[in-house]
Amino acid sequence: MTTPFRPHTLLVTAAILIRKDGTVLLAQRPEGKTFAGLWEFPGGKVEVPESPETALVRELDEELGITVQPETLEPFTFVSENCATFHLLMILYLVREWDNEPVGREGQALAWVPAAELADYPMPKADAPLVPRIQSLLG
Ligand SMILES: Nc1nc2c([nH]c(=O)n2[C@H]2C[C@H](O)[C@@H](COP(=O)(O)OP(=O)(O)OP(=O)(O)O)O2)c(=O)[nH]1
Ligand SMILES: [Mg+2]
Repeated sequence: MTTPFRPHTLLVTAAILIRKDGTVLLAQRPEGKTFAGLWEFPGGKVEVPESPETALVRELDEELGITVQPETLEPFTFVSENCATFHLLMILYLVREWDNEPVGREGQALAWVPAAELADYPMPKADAPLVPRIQSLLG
């Protein structure tokens, strides 16, 4: 008898960076990573022994070169999605304050996108429910 395949749950944190003009930051996943070429919210895996907030502050520095104070992270929502080889649990925070101008420190393209245009950017399937939620948040 074969054991049913049970993917492990991968805990990921990601940020919806909102600029004062109401645009939102998307990053294009680099070649060689899962979902390469698709647009995502910057962030990454929570590593032991990090908290989700500590992990997100670290990822935003590594990926974008920005500093964010953990207490300014605003919990927004989460997605829970089966991604074949793993089960993704991604928690999302709104981020409205940071220092520096974000740059793609891993060579990834960045785009500041008006909420109404988010659907024009192909994203991993887990992100689909986020688009209408962000649009209703930002009007
Ligand atoms: N950051 C982020 N990851 C997403 C999104 N949507 C989505 O399915 N994912 C998946 C892709 C990856 O399997 C996982 C996050 O991994 P990641 O590649 O960002 O992790 P990481 O920054 O720690 O990078 P690495 O250590 O693997 O190089 O979550 C999203 O909007 N943002
Ligand atoms: Mg990442």
